[in-house]
Amino acid sequence: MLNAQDLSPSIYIAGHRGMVGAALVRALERAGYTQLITRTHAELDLTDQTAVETFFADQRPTQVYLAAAKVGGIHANDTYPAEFLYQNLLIEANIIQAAWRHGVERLLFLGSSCIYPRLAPQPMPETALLTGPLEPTNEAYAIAKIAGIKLCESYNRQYGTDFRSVMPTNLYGPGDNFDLANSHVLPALIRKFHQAKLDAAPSVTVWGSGTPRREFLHVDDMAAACLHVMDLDPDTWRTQVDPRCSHLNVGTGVDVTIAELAHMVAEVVGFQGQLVFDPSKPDGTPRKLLDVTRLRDLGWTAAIDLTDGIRQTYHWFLEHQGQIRL
Ligand SMILES: NC(=O)c1ccc[n+]([C@@H]2O[C@H](COP(=O)([O-])OP(=O)(O)OC[C@H]3O[C@@H](n4cnc5c(N)ncnc54)[C@H](OP(=O)(O)O)[C@@H]3O)[C@@H](O)[C@H]2O)c1
Ligand SMILES: C[C@@H]1O[C@H](OP(=O)(O)OP(=O)(O)OC[C@H]2O[C@@H](n3cnc4c(=O)[nH]c(N)nc43)[C@H](O)[C@@H]2O)[C@@H](O)[C@H](O)[C@@H]1O
Repeated sequence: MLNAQDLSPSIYIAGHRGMVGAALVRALERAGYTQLITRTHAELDLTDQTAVETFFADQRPTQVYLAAAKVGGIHANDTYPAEFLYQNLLIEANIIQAAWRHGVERLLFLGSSCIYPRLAPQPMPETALLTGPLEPTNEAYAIAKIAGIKLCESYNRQYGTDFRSVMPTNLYGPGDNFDLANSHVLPALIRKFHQAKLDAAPSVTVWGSGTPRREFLHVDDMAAACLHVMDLDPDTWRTQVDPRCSHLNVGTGVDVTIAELAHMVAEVVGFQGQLVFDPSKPDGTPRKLLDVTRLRDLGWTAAIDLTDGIRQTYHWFLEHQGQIRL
């Protein structure tokens, strides 16, 4: 007689200690999945093909969430393009190859909204992929992510696998990276305004002009979207997610200027000084709002309001001062 544990798929979450990976573990546990497989970076370096192959041969997971990657904000991407391209190509290629060789039934690859052309029509539909030049500051990372989409698509076409891709917009939330040089804008602003409040500083410097627009999705919404896409039956995926653009945008469908975001974060943190914009820092893509109608038509929309999400993230930041990535 099979018990519930026998029927529950064994699920490998690659990058489980990261912001998205940790949110995926929370969501999967809440959904009642019990056979979760994880390995830390120290236990399994995903750029090591032999180690990844050995791990998959040994563990033989039923499903894989590919949330491991070298990740960073505009400065990190602009500064370390070789690392972003090399490491992310190796991670995705090693996992996708091993997943095929060892019979993984379903895999979800996480890309990024930076895969679209710098000046793509807004909001950006999935069909905008490969229709124009990329944003220079994160071109290396974008090419790695586009390769990940094409790996999934190619393995599905040649080997009949069920490897799916989602393209998240800018994410934030508990477990984010708050390092001032290499993080994304929202956690960086939380940390800057928090420190300025403690120091009674007269102003906080915001990079760039403040005019670029960005869309921000809370990581718990992202995890919910990942489970929703993973649970779509194969026929729905094959018929409704056209094989020619085998990925789905995941976002809120709403964006704000960086200046508006800065004012929102300052208000949540309680900083009352001035904002100083530093035009010597890059703005990056002027706008990258995702068209999220396809995922909406497949039954999922974001739930967490940006102001509430920033407030929750700031409280998490305050409660985890000793443990967070600074
Ligand atoms: N954050 C965003 O705004 C955003 C937006 C769009 C898409 N995404 C995508 O979402 C996914 C997760 O991003 P995230 O924000 O959760 O990033 P994150 O917090 O930096 O987590 C990435 C995880 O991958 C692990 N990792 C990196 N290189 C590894 C390696 N060679 N071997 C084993 N593990 C490795 C990291 O472990 P260590 O820290 O121990 O190295 C970390 O646990 C990524 O695919 C990213 O491209 C993120
Ligand atoms: C989702 C990620 O988007 C990333 O692009 P992108 O949104 O410009 O990355 P962010 O680093 O979030 O920057 C977004 C905007 O915020 C401005 N900004 C203002 N102050 C700050 C600050 O203190 N720190 C940071 N980091 N930005 C700041 C930054 O100049 C840029 O215009 C890509 O580089 C990644 O590859 C990934 O795709």
